[in-house]
Amino acid sequence: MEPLNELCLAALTLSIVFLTILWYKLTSHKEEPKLPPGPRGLPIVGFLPFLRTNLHHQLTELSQQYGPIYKFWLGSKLCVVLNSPSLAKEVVRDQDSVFANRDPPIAGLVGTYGGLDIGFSPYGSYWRDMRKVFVREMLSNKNLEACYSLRRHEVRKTIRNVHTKIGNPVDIGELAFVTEMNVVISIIFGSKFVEETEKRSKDGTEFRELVMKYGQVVGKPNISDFFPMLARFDLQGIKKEMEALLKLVDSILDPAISECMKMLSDRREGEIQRNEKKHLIQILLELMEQKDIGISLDLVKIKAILVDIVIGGTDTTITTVEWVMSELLNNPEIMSKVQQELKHVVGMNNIVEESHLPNLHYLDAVLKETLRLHPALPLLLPKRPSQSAIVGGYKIPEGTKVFLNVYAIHRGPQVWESPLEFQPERFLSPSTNLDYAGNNMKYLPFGSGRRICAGIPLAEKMLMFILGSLLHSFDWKLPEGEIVDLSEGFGLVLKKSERLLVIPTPRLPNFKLYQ
Ligand code: HEM
Repeated sequence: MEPLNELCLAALTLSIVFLTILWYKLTSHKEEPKLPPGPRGLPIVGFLPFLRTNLHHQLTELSQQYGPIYKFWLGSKLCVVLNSPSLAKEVVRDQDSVFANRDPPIAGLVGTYGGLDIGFSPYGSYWRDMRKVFVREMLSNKNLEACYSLRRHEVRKTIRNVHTKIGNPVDIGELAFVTEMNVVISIIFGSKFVEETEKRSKDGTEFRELVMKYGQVVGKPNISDFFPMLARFDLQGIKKEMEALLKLVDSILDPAISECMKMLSDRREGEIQRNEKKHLIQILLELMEQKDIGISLDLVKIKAILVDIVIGGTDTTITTVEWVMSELLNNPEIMSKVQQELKHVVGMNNIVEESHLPNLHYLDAVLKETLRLHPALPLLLPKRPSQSAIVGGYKIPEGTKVFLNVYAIHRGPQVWESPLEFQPERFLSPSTNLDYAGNNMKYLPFGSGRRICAGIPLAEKMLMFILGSLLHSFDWKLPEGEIVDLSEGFGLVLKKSERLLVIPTPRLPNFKLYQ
């Protein structure tokens, strides 16, 4: 071949290669997934000025306009909201390891000693170790069984207390709070500590206010989270507010932990070994001393775990008790069915024990239906993908704040029949897998995947035990002329906006059952 022809052939080949690459680039660029659609917002601040206090309501309304997946900007933060079971599956099943990361607000980080707890720590070996300690060492079946007497003691105390208020309005939230908090404190520190706390703050209001405030501050939209360069100014004072709350938390936890450490070191070896029922703090302090188990615990990490139980676990549980009681008062025929079941399973000459709980199927369905309509964390805890991902055909860049809108899924007309009606029966069919394990994407009150709630065994036991006991021991009615208020308040946890005040009357014939 002549050199000129060779040159032409080479040029032609090069041109073809170049054009092919160009064509590929152009067409493949066209196919690259886009960000989801969504409301426009304003320059710089994005959707921030349009945020309403009831975020889950607003995000559910937006899904009706923009579809099951949409985005908006809050300052420089891209947020994506997922509103359907199939999108939930993509995130918590198909790509769970990418979405198991959290996107904690600054207040959440401050309130957990820099994200050292389980709920806000990033997905990785630290979180895995802490969760293992929590689930296997602290809330194991064996441990929960071992501290039944503590739960029973506190629930019986509550029943006695209500019995002194017969005929007068009782604040259900306060009642549930005192019971749950005392249980939690006694399983962590022992019942002696509960007695001391009760002496200090007779009605528990000091604690209750702290827990409520903590939830509110973590849930408040914070400019610092959306404009990181403004974070050091703490314009709304939210960081400062949380630092003050954490000081209060410390003032409760520090002396309690010191006392336990002293008690443990004072005890003789043999006594510790003989004592099978260990308080949670003892388990944690012993793990801290064992250097060879591959988990390095220290006192701050221990406090961070306790914050998850004392603050995270309490607020969710008491709010759920309030919602169950509100729904039952609103649906007297369902209340009557629950009480019939209790009469049949427990008997009118008996009090509720935890051994009865597995047979209270209707009460269980009522609880599940309440958590469907009023999930304690309606947007779960927001996720943040550790790498760029595709969901529903759209691009979700690394670092996006992802809300899984369980509130919208639980109330979706495409997902549930008559979604706004309170119908516990839908949970009675054994063919559905509508439990708390997060396997059925249409029902996720405790989340799903690796970051599913770590406290389900305790939460379920406590909810069923408190509710069963209150509903078996008493009849409940609203004060004259009152109606049940089902409106929702503001905060991380989905609260009732109004307190629920109800009047108890004894239901059991034998006075001794209230002693
Ligand atoms: C009605 C009661 C409760 C409800 C509805 C509830 C719900 C939830 C939800 C929705 C999450 C986030 C899951 C996700 O993002 O996928 C969560 C996380 C968590 N919950 Fe609960 N919870 C309750 C009670 C409790 C209790 C009593 C405890 C402690 C004893 C607890 C400890 C935790 C912890 C440690 C996490 C973080 C898990 C992680 O990030 O790995 N919860 N909870």
